[in-house]
Amino acid sequence: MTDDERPLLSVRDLQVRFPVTTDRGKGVVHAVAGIDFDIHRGRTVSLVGESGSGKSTVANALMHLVEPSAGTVLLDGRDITSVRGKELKALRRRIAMVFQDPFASLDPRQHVSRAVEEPLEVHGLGGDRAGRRRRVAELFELVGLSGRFLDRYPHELSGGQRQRVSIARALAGEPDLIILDEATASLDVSVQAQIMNLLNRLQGELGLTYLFIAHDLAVVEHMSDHVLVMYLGRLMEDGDVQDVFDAPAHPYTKALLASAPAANPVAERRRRTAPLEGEVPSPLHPPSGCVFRTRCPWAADECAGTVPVPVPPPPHRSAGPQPGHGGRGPAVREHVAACIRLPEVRASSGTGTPSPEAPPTGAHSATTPAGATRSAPWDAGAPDP
Ligand SMILES: Nc1ncnc2c1ncn2[C@@H]1O[C@H](COP(=O)(O)OP(=O)(O)OP(=O)(O)O)[C@@H](O)[C@H]1O
Repeated sequence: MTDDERPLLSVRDLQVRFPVTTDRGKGVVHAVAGIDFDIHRGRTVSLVGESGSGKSTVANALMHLVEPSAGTVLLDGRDITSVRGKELKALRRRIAMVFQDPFASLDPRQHVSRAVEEPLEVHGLGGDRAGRRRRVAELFELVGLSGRFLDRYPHELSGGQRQRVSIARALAGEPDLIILDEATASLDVSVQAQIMNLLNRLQGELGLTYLFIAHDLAVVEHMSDHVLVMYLGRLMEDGDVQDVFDAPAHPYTKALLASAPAANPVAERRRRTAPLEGEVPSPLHPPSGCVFRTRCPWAADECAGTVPVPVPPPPHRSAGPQPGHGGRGPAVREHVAACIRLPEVRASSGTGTPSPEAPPTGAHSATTPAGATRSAPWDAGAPDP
């Protein structure tokens, strides 16, 4: 494998278990129950799934904020599964994280410039104090904040401005990978679009690689090259974003897309699929076999006895000749779904009653040529600074 082909991040059989104590005694939550994925340089891979599916735990395991219980994580070919001490400090430079709540990384008692200067100091970057101050000002400019914000306190900035500071902080160590955990979720729609456009611009300019975690499927579709669909700690479907959104193969993905709010263009395209019903089962006692079977309209007896492995879905009747055709650059992995009833699902509609599936309604605008900046179609105009 050449350096160009080698994934920046390669995750194999990642598992995270949390011992918990409940009224009924001790138990173990398999927050991440053995997942595989790759992220290639310059690309955006998204993790989607309902609350509690394990998305943040994956991110936290990559950052070593929680320890993986099993599995292997390679960063640029190097095993980072169980790093300690100096290696962990170096890793925290190579992987940066932006959280939903920018207050988490901003000290209310310090000027916001300190939040950006701190990683420079920790990693010995930017030279002396004056050099670091110059670098902080450059980073502010890069994220669209003028120098007048340097000596403000977090509460003096809007939510969007604070998130720009968090992004500048994440960029300070010149990381290989930036994990964006619901980074736009708490922002107003117009500010959300500005931050997405900023992230896309920075990716185009700096060749950044993102792991993007989000609930909003329209945002995921707009931001991603590749999407990973998680449920109860397992990957249900994995593929190029266009393949997965236009022709979802797994019953969970189909229902998740159909459950997006009515105004969301994603739901509109899948309107003939039944939305998700029922609650996510307790992670302490997940169903045997396929963990989605208790909510799945296609579930059959054999689903209880077989843990499905990811396999390519049968061709969709309106699918193009090439899998992975929608991403920027070459396909990174084929489209796969973990379901033993994929042919039956493909042949029928969302209710489980055999009927033709609604075809996808036209192209979407999530993808652009390699390196190009994508602009959110719902961008409301002027930036917030
Ligand atoms: N420290 C912990 N101790 C025990 N259980 C935990 C811990 N952290 C997470 N969990 C459990 O692990 C499972 C996955 O949680 P996680 O936060 O990763 O899901 P998520 O998909 O990111 O959800 P959300 O979208 O709500 O953030 C949940 O059942 C959660 O309750």
